[in-house]
Amino acid sequence: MAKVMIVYASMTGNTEEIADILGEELEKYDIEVEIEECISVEPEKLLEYDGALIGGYTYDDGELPDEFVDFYEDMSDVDFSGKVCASFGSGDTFYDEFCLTVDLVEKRLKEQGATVPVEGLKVDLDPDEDDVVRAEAYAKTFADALLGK
Ligand SMILES: Cc1cc2nc3c(=O)[nH]c(=O)nc-3n(C[C@H](O)[C@H](O)[C@H](O)COP(=O)(O)O)c2cc1C
Repeated sequence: MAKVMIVYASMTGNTEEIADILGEELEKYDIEVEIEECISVEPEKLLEYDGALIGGYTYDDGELPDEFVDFYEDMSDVDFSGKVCASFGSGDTFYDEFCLTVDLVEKRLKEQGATVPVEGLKVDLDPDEDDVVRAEAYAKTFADALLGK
């Protein structure tokens, strides 16, 4: 059974909600899912999985969440070659740098050799019905790549 780790940073619960939706979707494809907060896990741990989804909200006009900085920086020490990975997160379209964390994580995953089959999923605040539909499509593309379909 393929195994995926979902790692997230969430202050008010929106990114956590997206993580949970994505986890439930991946389980529909018989993928084993583990969900962890970024403060509880090191990026190197992801090498024990076939793939990973990494998510975070954006703070302070385009900054990474404080609690996510160590995880993000330590990603630079890990070779993600052969791993299928993608990014996701919540932001607020009110800000110029909407969901910048999602872009930064996606860029770093690619720099570290990950296969990134789907563009980062950006959600405005908490996920609404349309976002759930987009999350389902994102999870399907990710699962197809992971399972080699
Ligand atoms: C002080 C502050 C600064 C923020 N800056 C940004 C930003 O630059 N870009 C963005 O997309 N969202 C920004 N946000 C919005 C949050 O990312 C948004 O509320 C998000 O849904 C929080 O996710 P969470 O519930 O997972 O913590 C900011 C929020 C606060 C309170």
